[in-house]
Amino acid sequence: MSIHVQNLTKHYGKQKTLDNVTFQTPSNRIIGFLGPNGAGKSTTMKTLAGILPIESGQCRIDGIDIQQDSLLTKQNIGYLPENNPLYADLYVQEMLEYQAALYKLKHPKSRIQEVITLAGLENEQHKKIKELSKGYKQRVGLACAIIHDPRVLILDEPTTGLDPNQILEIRQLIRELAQDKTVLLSTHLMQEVEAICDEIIVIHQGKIKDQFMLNDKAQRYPNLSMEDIFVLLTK
Ligand SMILES: Nc1ncnc2c1ncn2[C@@H]1O[C@H](COP(=O)(O)OP(=O)(O)OP(=O)(O)O)[C@@H](O)[C@H]1O
Repeated sequence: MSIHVQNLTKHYGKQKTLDNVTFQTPSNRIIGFLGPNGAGKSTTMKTLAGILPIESGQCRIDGIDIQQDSLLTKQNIGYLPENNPLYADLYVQEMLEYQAALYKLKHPKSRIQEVITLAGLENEQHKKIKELSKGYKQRVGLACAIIHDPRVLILDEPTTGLDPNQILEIRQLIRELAQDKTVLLSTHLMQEVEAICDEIIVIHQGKIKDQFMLNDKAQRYPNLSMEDIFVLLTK
């Protein structure tokens, strides 16, 4: 499903956090959403996920305005928030049952088993969330985000705080989950972008600085690494 964001503007008090943010991207791409701390990535993602109300501007998922049909668009969006808030005292199964109930799934049991397999949680499914390693907590967060089989995934820093092995595992999982989805993923890891993204969007001080396909990087920014490009666009 495509994502269209048009002239999204948002203030927190007097601070203009998003300043006419505009971008669009077609279906089935992994888009790396990059920017320094405080650039406005999470604010944009929360707005797209329908968690923050739109102050001005428009967001469309597959052509549908998220304000006009918020229930329908929420059915199509899976969201993994930054810091992955989970209920630590719940068992993995219970957390997924809760999530399935929120989405009023018709066949929760079979879907829960499906996402446990998809997220590689088979061996950990009988543990409490607080007993899991950070990497497995992240898998639970991803399983929650995909429980309703959304076509768009919004992942806010999904690999932050993980060790290098877990980062590789979660990246691989995102790649697998992304096969029939559009994924908007924020990260501060430039290798991550090169490893899994098709397209890059850079935001700085609430403004979109550039959007390009990773394949076009060498032509657009000759001899520059992703890090160089990041610094160039955000200093
Ligand atoms: N609830 C809030 N109230 C006031 N200001 C906020 C709130 N949420 C975010 N901000 C401010 O809005 C700006 C953008 O924040 P946002 O979290 O969107 O940035 P980000 O690009 O996701 O940063 P990070 O990489 O650190 O997660 C920051 O200056 C932040 O302090």
